[in-house]
Order: sequence, then structure tokens, then C-alpha cells
Amino acid sequence: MPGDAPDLSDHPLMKHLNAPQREAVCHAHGPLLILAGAGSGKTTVITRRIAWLIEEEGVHPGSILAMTFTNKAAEEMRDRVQRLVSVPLEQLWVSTFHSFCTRILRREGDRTPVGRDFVIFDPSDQKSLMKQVLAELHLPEKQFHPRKVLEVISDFKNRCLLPEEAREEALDPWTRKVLEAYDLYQKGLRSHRACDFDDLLLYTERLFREPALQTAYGDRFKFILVDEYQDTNRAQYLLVQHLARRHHNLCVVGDEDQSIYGWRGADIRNILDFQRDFPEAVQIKLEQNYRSTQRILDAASSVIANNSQRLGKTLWSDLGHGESIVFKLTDEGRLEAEWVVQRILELRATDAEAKVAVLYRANWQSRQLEEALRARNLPYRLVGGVKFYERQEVKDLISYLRLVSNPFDLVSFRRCVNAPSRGVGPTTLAKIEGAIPEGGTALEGLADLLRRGELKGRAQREMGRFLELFRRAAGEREAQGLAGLVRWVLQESGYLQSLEDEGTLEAEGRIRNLEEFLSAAAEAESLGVRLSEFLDRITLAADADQVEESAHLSLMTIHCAKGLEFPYVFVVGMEEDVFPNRNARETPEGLEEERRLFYVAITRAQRRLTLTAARRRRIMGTEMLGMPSRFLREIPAEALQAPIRWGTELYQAGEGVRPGSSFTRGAGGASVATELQRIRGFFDRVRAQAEEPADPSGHRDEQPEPEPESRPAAGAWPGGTRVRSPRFGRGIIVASSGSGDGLTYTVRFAEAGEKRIVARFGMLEKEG
Ligand SMILES: Nc1ncnc2c1ncn2[C@@H]1O[C@H](COP(=O)(O)OP(=O)(O)OP(=O)(O)O)[C@@H](O)[C@H]1O
Ligand SMILES: [Mg+2]
Repeated sequence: MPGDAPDLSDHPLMKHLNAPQREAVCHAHGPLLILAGAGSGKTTVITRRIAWLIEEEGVHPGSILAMTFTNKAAEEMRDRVQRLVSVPLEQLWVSTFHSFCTRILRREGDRTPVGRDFVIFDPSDQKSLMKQVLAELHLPEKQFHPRKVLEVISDFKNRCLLPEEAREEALDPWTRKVLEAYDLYQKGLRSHRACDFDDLLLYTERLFREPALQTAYGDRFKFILVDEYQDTNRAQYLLVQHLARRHHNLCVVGDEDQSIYGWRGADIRNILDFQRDFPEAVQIKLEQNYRSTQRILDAASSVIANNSQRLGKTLWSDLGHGESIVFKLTDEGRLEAEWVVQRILELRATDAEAKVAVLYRANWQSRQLEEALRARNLPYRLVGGVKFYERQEVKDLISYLRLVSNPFDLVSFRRCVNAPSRGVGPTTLAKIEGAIPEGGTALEGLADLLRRGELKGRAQREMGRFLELFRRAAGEREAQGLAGLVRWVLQESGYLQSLEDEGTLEAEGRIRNLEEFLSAAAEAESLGVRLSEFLDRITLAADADQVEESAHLSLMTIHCAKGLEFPYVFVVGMEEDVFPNRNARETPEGLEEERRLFYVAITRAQRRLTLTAARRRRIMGTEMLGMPSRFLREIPAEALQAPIRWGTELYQAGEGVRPGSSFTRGAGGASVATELQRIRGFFDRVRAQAEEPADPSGHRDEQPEPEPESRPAAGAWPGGTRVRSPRFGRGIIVASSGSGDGLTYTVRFAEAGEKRIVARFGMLEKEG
């Protein structure tokens, strides 16, 4: 409140802060909610407030608990506070929820079933335990994939539900079985004296339900501050509630528009209900953004205004209008990556230290960027992820290809023989290796064992198939070329199938990486590259990674970029099915979460925001025509350097934010109404993707063609959709053409290869 605290603006801890920020910093007691948009100084306020409590209110650092979202954020916050205060801060608790809970359980663990000296199970430990559990319950892994079951259990735990408490939720037989597995899994963890990550929260929350402990810790942490409150899940929410119940000195900051972890159980209601939980809460709004220029903010506000689940707030900046937002459409994915790298090099020429971030929706998108950066020897850092060619599934696939290329490669043999799991334990592996003839290969050793009937049961079956794969590979390599071989290996090895069976979000990400690898192979093949050269390139590329990393150029997913800021930001892949993501746009909630992600992406930029897209992109090795991301149209024309065109098509909202509200008039001089209809039609067809129809009898779309080579089939399933045909089994749509009765899909079937199927007769079913 201006004028409310006239003296404080001179206080060193209030330096540069505006009136509402100051009010939040010196707010002494009672619940405080700071609900504000991106870059308005929420994290800054938390940091200053901690310093204020210590320096001005005389609060002991050990009485303050601050929760952040990542370890990195915690470190940074501690450093910043330390620079502001004169006392040592060893006793100050700044941590993530998980590390906070670990510390509590190490002290109080005697009261939990796993004691104080528990071990923490990582995902692979969890999986092995779950496999035992499933075996014990005679639940086939095909229907109860260990990771899928663990995903469901995790969801229960995030909602603080133990097996007996989750019964009401288990309405179908499958979930009821999962609950049995949950129960046994917990018993297993207990017998190992182990916690999984979710247990850390779950057990701590249970502990704090006890009045004695609640009082003890409530008295210890007299002041609690939580950053990124919009992304807390139920367990975290309850934990904070227990701790704050005693003193009510809880300060939470958040932005409902930046809630991007719904898929991990974050509950946006936690922030929306704060006032209900603490009726006496003071609410402070921060409206000035100190991070970005006005144009960037306009774009962000305009985009997020399309969401319904929000409280609504204004943001302004006095950093000036700034540079216009650039949108660049390139012909294909590789050119998009090269264009971005070229712009970064130009930037470097004028400002060698410029901090740049390239953001993308999903991990698979890093591949072409990494390749383009390496081609120009530009050091970069991949934040919060693993470099593309070092990802587990990518390395697994490479090991198959290496072994095809060079059967003597024992290291690759060892890797791929059990990926996916074929029940080959160390004993069998030793047997195989023991059977390798002098100067021969592991495959020969394996063949020998099989001939002598020394492998039994599952190992015999699976190893027989494995051997057969390599017997046929040479022929496939000749007949199908590089990309064909990769696709064939993915299918024949059962690798893809095992991930599909898993059906988890993580598996989905891995599948996307493998599909991207397939695209890399297709790209290389189109340049005349053969298998061994392709493998050499990958090895050399991985080697080039030994060069230094640069903190000035960061590549990361948007999720990883939360809370961060960079002068120069690129957001790549602005196409439907990429961003918004292919799965997420199925539901209105999913779409809103994608839009919040885009809002987060835009608001990372301080000075310059560049959006890019590719007209064609290889999906699973096949070139697909991309459609413009619907989000592009939500950016106001005034914020953009030039109207967005997609090919010859104008694709942009003129003013206002609601789709279809009003459009810039096309340069061709068409009437606004016609233009409107044309663009709307285009937008409606966004769901449909098509390649040039190969079949001349394919029914032609009556509508005007936006592109000579594209004939989007209205209402068709997009490329990438997984389908099942009664005749050919499971497959994936790679293209479609025609419409109505003439709608025809090109489907790549796992068994039968590529087929063209007329939708009306093909009885295709979409797979869930
Ligand atoms: N009063 C101020 N004067 C000048 N700069 C400020 C002020 N308040 C915050 N800043 C700066 O603005 C930027 C954004 O601040 P901060 O990261 O705290 O915002 P935030 O609300 O936490 O953002 P996000 O929503 O992305 O987490 C930082 O560079 C910070 O130093
Ligand atoms: Mg922040």
C-alpha cells in the first residue's frame, strides 16, 4: 500500500522493492498469500522476507522453514539470504519437500514402520520389488506392468492414501488387484526398511498428524514460507497445514497460471482455497513485472487469458515495449535447429556473454538442436536431462545396431540381450559367453547352446527369437536401408512393444525418443549415410561432448525452466501435436495445462523472445506436415514483428484473444469475412495431418488448399495415432488423405508393414 510504510523504503533490505513487495516482506505475523504473475518478484520477496525476519524481527534462523521446488532453487535462496544477513545460517531450513521430509524421518523415524535408518529406493529398486510382488500375487506383468502399477500407487500416495484407504477408489477389478499389489509392496518396503520417494512425504505427513509432534514442530518452525505453492500436491499441502496450524505464520507465494504439474498430482485448488483454509489471511498482489519487456508480457497475458481455470490478474512492466516477438517458420526440423543456432552465433558476435535458453515441450526435441550445436562447436548445457544419445533407451537401440554392424561387439551384446528383459540372468549370460568359440561371436556361442538344448523354458524361447533377429538383420539391412532396419529392429526386438505395454508417462517419453532416433536414421539415410557410418557419427558426436559445457547456453524442457529467467529465449516446435503435446490436447484440462506451460515459457524471457516451428517434421522417420500450434494465434499482432504466416496462409489473431474473435486482414485483399472463414477452416483442420496422397484415386478435399502439397483430411486421426485393425493388428497412422468416404490412412502395422486403409471399410479402432 503506497504511503503505508514511508520509512521502510530506505531500509537496506527493502532496496528497490515496491510498496506491495515491502508490505509482504515486513508482514509480521499471520497467514500471507502472495498471488502474482510471473516475474513479479515472488521468489525475491520470500528471500527478503527471510532476511527481514532474522534481521529485523529477531527471529532465530532455526525457526524458519522455507520450501522450494528444486534443490537448485534451495541453494540459490540460501546463498541470497546469506548475502543479506549478518548471522550464520546453518540452522535455517531451506529445502525441497523431499529433503525436508528425509531430515524429519531421520529424527523421528522410530515412529514409522521403517525406522530411522531406512534406505531410499530409487525407481529401479522399486521395480524389482514390484516384480516380486506381482509374481507372488500371480499377476501377469503383461496386464500389470510393474511401472504402470507403481505409477498408480504413486498417485495414491500423493493423495495420502494408504492401501486400506484407497478402497473406495478401486471400483474396477484391475485397480482392486493393484491395491493388493500396493499392500504387499508396502509390506515389502517395510521388510527392507525402505522408503520410496513418495513414502518420504506420506510418512512425514502421517507423523505430523500426531498432536504431540505437530506441536513440537509447529513450535520449532514458527515461520513457514513456500515458493511455487501452485504446484503442491495433496500430501505437501497437508504437511504444510499441519506445521502451520500452531502459529499460522505461513507465507505462500504462487501463480495459478504457472501450475504445470497436474500430471504429478499437483492440485491447483491448494492455492485457490488458501483464503478458505485461513480466513484471516492477508492477500497481497504484485502486479509489476521486473523481468520482461511489455511486449513479452502482452503476449503472455493474451495467451493465458484463453484459460478458464484462473483468478485473473494484471501484469505490467516499465522496461519499455522492447523488441517485438519473432516467429520463424522453417521448412523442416533440421533447418529449424540450424536457424536457432545461427541466431545464437550472431548474438554471440555482439555479446559473448549473452545468456540464452532454448526451451522445448518434450525431451525428444533436443536431438536436432544438440546436433546443430555440435556441428558448430557451440558449447551448451542440457539442464535437468540426459543428452539425447546418452539416454538409456537410445543406447539400448544403438547396441542392437552395433551388434548388427559388428557381431564381435561383446559389450553391445551384453547390453541388448536383456533389453527388453528376456529373463537372462548372470548365469545364463556366463554360459553364453563360455560357449563363444575361439575367435567367434557371442551370437555363435548362443546358437551353439541352443543347438545343444542347454537353455530351457523362457530363456530358450526368448533367446531363440533373439538369435533369429540377428540372423535376419543382414537381409533386412540390404532390403530396407538404414531407417527400415531401425524400424524393424524396434519392432522385432520387442523393445517398442515392452514400452507400449508399460503404458506409463515415462515409457511414452522413451518411445518418443526412439521415434526421434528413427527420424535421425531416416535423415541420415536421405543423405546417403550407411549403417556403420551412422554409428560412427553417433560415437564421435558423443565424444565431442567432452568439450566444456557452457552455462551461457541452456537447453531444457519448459518444466525445467520454471522460476528461471534469461535475456534471450527461444521456444522451438510451435506445432500442433508437439506443443500442445499430442496427448494433452485431448481434454480441456490437458489443453489448459499446456497453455500454462506456454505461459511459463514466454515469461522466462527478459528481452527477446523467439518462437520457431517447422512445416515438415519427421515423425517416426516419416516426413509429416506440421500444423501451426493453436497457441500462435493467441499472441496479439502488436507484440509480433510480423504477422504469422504458415506457408501462404495467414495464421494469427489480430486483436483480442478469443479464437475467432477478430483477425488481421490478409495481404491478398480478401474480404475480412472470407479471410476469417478460411483461417477458421484451417484452424479446424489442425487436428488432421496429411501427406501428399500417394493414391491418385484418393478423394480430393473440396476446400481450398492451404498448401499445394498438403491435403488435410478434416476430422481424420492425426499421424502418430495408434490404431488396431481386426486384420492387421496394431499399427500407427503415418499419413492420411482424402475425406469423408474417401478418407484413407497409411498405417504402419507392427506385423504386416505399411498398408493403405480406407477408413470406411478398414474398421480401424483407436488404441487407448
Ligand atoms: N522491486 C524490484 N526491483 C527491481 N527488480 C526486481 C524487483 N523485484 C524483483 N526484481 C527482479 O525481477 C526478476 C523476477 O523476480 P522473481 O524471480 O523473484 O519473480 P517471481 O515472481 O518469483 O517469478 P516466477 O513467477 O517466474 O517464479 C528478478 O530478476 C528479480 O531480481
Ligand atoms: Mg519465482
